[in-house]
Amino acid sequence: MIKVAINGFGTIGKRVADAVAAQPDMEVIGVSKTSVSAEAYIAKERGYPLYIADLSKRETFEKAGIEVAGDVEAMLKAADIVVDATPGGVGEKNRPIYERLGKKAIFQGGEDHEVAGFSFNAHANYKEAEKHQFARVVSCNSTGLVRIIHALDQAFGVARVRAVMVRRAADPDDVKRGPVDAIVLNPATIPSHHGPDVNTVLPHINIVTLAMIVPTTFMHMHSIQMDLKKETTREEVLKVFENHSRIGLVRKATGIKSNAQLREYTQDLGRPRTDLWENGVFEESVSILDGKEFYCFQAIHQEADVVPENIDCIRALMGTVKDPQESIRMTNEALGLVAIG
Ligand SMILES: NC(=O)C1=CN([C@@H]2O[C@H](COP(=O)(O)OP(=O)(O)OC[C@H]3O[C@@H](n4cnc5c(N)ncnc54)[C@H](O)[C@@H]3O)[C@@H](O)[C@H]2O)C=CC1
Ligand SMILES: O=C(OP(=O)(O)O)[C@H](O)COP(=O)(O)O
Repeated sequence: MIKVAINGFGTIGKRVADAVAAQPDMEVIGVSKTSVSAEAYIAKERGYPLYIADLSKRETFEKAGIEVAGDVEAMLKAADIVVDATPGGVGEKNRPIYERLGKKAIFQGGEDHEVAGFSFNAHANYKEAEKHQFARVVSCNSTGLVRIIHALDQAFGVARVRAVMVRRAADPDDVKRGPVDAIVLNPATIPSHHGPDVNTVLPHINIVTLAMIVPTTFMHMHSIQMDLKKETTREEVLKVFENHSRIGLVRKATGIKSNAQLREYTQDLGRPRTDLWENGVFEESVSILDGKEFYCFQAIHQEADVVPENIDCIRALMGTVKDPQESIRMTNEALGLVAIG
């Protein structure tokens, strides 16, 4: 069993912990929090040993009825690998500790590529991970872009990509963030960070991205255009998506044309936390013009799509499963991830 520590038990960390616990070849040896919060009670409820960054806060946790297993360093020493899901920028500060203890570590998309020196996506570059101590799972939007670009690049070749990201403003529990009544260019300059981020995994792709933030909390929406190298048809492209285990199709017959209806759907499917782990490509939007011009809309659930990628990244860095397809199959099966559509 691979012993996994989750440093930072927030939006991403709590999902990764549950996903690790569901795998047949991994166990959660501990999760960390900095302060008492609802998530600390969830860690207790799940039975995950809870470690804290600052042991002087032990009494505060224990007064709240939450047992503390030790400090973060003790957790790291007990682990084979750590998933760092602390807020963006904190992972960089944690890296020297992982280096000192000789631990493998996975960082998230809020960190720069340079923090790990290797950026990861299971379908695109799984086999390259084994020689690395550190990896970074690219951000939620970049993960969604890499999946769809890589799939079409493998099938038809991709000459160039132009994509616009309509980003959710905040996660559902993030009550302090906005905007409440604005569309914010994020950034006003072009490109947004997503194109260069895609290039950390797929360096040969010609891509330019633009992004803006709208006042919603659930899912980003992408408008994507790609020029393909080979002529194809809409039916062929749909087949590629149907055969990809992490690209789902929002079928026309469902009548779903928004993030809100898609959320209701994942909720009704009984997905944990309503998570859409796969890309949600809108079937009706998939179009091929003049044989080589591809268009689509896709929804990306920001809290969820990076979770299975973190699980595959654990196996890829540990070198325990050499075949990416086998790891992806194991991860999907343990999560109950059967792509919609
Ligand atoms: N929320 C999202 O939509 C997505 C976030 N990411 C990335 O994942 C990372 C984590 O983001 P979230 O889960 O949203 O953050 P979050 O704020 O929900 O959770 C971070 C957790 O880390 C804990 N923490 C803070 N400082 C710490 C420290 N020094 N040591 C240990 N724990 C500490 C906090 O108590 C909290 O539980 C970031 O790099 C972010 O950019 C990536 C994809 C999507
Ligand atoms: O990784 C994300 O977005 P990104 O792919 O646009 O960088 C997550 O939605 C976190 O974004 P945030 O920086 O708005 O919290």
